[in-house]
Amino acid sequence: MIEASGLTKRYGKTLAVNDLSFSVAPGKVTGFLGPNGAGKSTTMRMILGLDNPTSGTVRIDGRRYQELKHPLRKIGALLDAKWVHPNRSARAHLKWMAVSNKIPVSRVDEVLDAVGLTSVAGKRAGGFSLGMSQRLGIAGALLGDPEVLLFDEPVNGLDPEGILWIRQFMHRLADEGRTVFVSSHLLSEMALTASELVVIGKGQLIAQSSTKEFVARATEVTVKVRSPQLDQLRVVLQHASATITDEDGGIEVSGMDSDRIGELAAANGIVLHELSPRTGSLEQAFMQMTGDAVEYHTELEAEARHVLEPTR
Ligand SMILES: Nc1ncnc2c1ncn2[C@@H]1O[C@H](COP(=O)(O)OP(=O)(O)OP(=O)(O)O)[C@@H](O)[C@H]1O
Repeated sequence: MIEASGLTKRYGKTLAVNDLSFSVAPGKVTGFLGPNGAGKSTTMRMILGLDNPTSGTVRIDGRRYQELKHPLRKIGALLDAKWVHPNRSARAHLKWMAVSNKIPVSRVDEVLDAVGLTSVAGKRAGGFSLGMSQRLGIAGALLGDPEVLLFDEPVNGLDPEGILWIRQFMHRLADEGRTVFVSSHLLSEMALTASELVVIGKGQLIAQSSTKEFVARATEVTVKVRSPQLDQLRVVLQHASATITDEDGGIEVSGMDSDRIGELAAANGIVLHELSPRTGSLEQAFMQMTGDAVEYHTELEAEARHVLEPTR
């Protein structure tokens, strides 16, 4: 469990993190989202004791990082995958980490196996691809068999296979009962990886909720309907105050859920060929919720926001 309370970090005039309170529970993957410069890395550094808060606290299972007796056995982190001596082999790098943190060296081969690097364990880490470096970074995070894991942008620059591997690996770690806190800019990937979210903007908390709730709250659910009696259905739905938009091969209905549409169709003897609720995407929800917290909008973002918020 990670618990931040009133966490604040000021760098000169910049308030990087501003009175931030949230908690990250075990047994789940929690995504940490925010626009560029929102304060995610600063928050992660404070969790790991690499930066001191200006005020407020962040605790790992009730203790500040500095109070942990064996920090690597409590919390593991992947912050920068390329943080490895390039001429050291993967195994030598992990052995050095294990020895300097009083972790049994026997653990090295276990974590190499867990991340699928056994066959290249003797090779120079400097020659590793980004995907292999990420795996080595994750192996390092797992070395102390910690209950809490932090990953900052673990899928950046990875190919689809690498991304899938990381997603499945995070789910496995959470299923083992660990606390998994992960930041990423790839929102479609986060929608698949994280069941919970902490969303920040300009250093402040915007939302903490399940991913499902976050998307449902910020976006409208519409229903795609196809019917051979579309004209008749249109009249029935409009009479019941639904909003209808024509689209290829059918209509999109808003302001009414799919159950009600199905009931009205049945009551009026109208055949339906399709009745599909459509929830918004995490991208849409994120832009809706963090719009005001983005300092510099690009033209593309402005255009997308215009499409998403046609009434404004
Ligand atoms: N060491 C530092 N000195 C001064 N300002 C800093 C320092 N570290 C971060 N900042 C500032 O604090 C704010 C938050 O930065 P941070 O890197 O934590 O954001 P982030 O959410 O991780 O961003 P990104 O997604 O772009 O990595 C930014 O305005 C940044 O310029």
